[in-house]
Amino acid sequence: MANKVEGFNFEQRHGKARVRVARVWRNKSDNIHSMVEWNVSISLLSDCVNSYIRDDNSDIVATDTMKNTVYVKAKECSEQLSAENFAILLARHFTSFYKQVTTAIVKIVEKPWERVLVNGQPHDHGFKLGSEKHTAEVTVQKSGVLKLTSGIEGLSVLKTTKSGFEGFIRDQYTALPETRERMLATEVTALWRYSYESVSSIPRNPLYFTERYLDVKKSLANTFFGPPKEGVYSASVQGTLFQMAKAVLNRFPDISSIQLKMPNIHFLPVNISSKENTIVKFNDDVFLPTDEPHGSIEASLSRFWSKM
Ligand SMILES: O=c1[nH]c(=O)c2[nH]c(=O)[nH]c2[nH]1
Repeated sequence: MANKVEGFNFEQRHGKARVRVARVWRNKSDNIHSMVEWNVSISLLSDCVNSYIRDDNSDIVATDTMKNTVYVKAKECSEQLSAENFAILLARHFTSFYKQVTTAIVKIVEKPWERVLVNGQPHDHGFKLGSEKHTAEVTVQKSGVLKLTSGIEGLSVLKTTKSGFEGFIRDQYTALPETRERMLATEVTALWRYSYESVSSIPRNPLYFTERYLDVKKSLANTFFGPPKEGVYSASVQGTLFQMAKAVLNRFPDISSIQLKMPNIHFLPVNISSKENTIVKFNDDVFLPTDEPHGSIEASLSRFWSKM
C-alpha cells in the first residue's frame, strides 16, 4: 500500500506470520481420517495509514484477529482442501470482509505428514513425517485478481553415477579434474506459478493443487533420476536443472513459469596416504559428504508472455 505522506512516499503492510494449525477430517462412512498441518502467514495491504501517522487505529485489522480467522476458517472447512485453496479462501475473506483491505497475501507451508503403511496397508488414522514440504502463496486483490504460486522445499535427491562435469574453463586457478563419474546430490527448491488470474477461474476440485503438487514433484524427480535401470547422464547440475524445468512446463499447461534452486552438494573423493604408503585409494567408493561450501545453481524458465 503506497501513499504520499508528509512529503514522502510511504509503503506499508501488516499481518500475522507463522500461525500454526492442524485440521483433521473424519470420514463418517468408513472412519478413515485425513489431516494437514499448516504454517500460515498473512500480510494485508490496507488503508490504515492513520495508525502510522495519527495514532488512529480505527482502520486496523488486528493481527490477533487474523490469527483467529485462520482457526475459524479451518473449522468451517468441512471438506479436505489443498493448501492453495485454503490460502485463497483466507485471502478472499480478508479482501471482501474489510473495506480497508485492498490486497491479501497468504503463504502456507504444509508439514509433510504422510499416511503410514502397516503391513503394506494404508492406516486409517496413522501418519508419519516425510521430508520435503509443499508451499503455496497467493496474492488476491479486492477485484478478484489472483496470483498463485506453489513450491517444494527440501527435496533431497542423490545419484551415485550417471553424472560428470567436463569441458569447463581451465586456468591457473583451476584444480578440479574433469570427470564422467561422480556422485550428484542436491536439495531442490522449486517455485512455480499457475496461469489462473482470477479467483473465479481456478479449478473446482478442492484437491486439484495437491494432486498437481504431487505430479510436479514426480516429474522433477523422474527427470533427475531417469529410468530405473539405465538412469540418465547429467553433464552438469545446470543441464539437469534445465531438463527438470522443461519437463514441468511441457507436462503441465496451467503452469506458466518455474524457478529451481539446486545447490551442488559435494561428495568428495577420499584419498588418504602417509609418507610411506597409500592407506585409502579412491575408486568411486568412499566419499567425504559435505554441507559447505556448496555450488549454488538456480534458474527460472517461463513461457513467452507469461509473468513470473
Ligand atoms: O555441475 C556442476 N556445475 C558447476 O558449475 C560446477 N562447478 C564445479 O566446481 N563443479 C560443478 N558441477
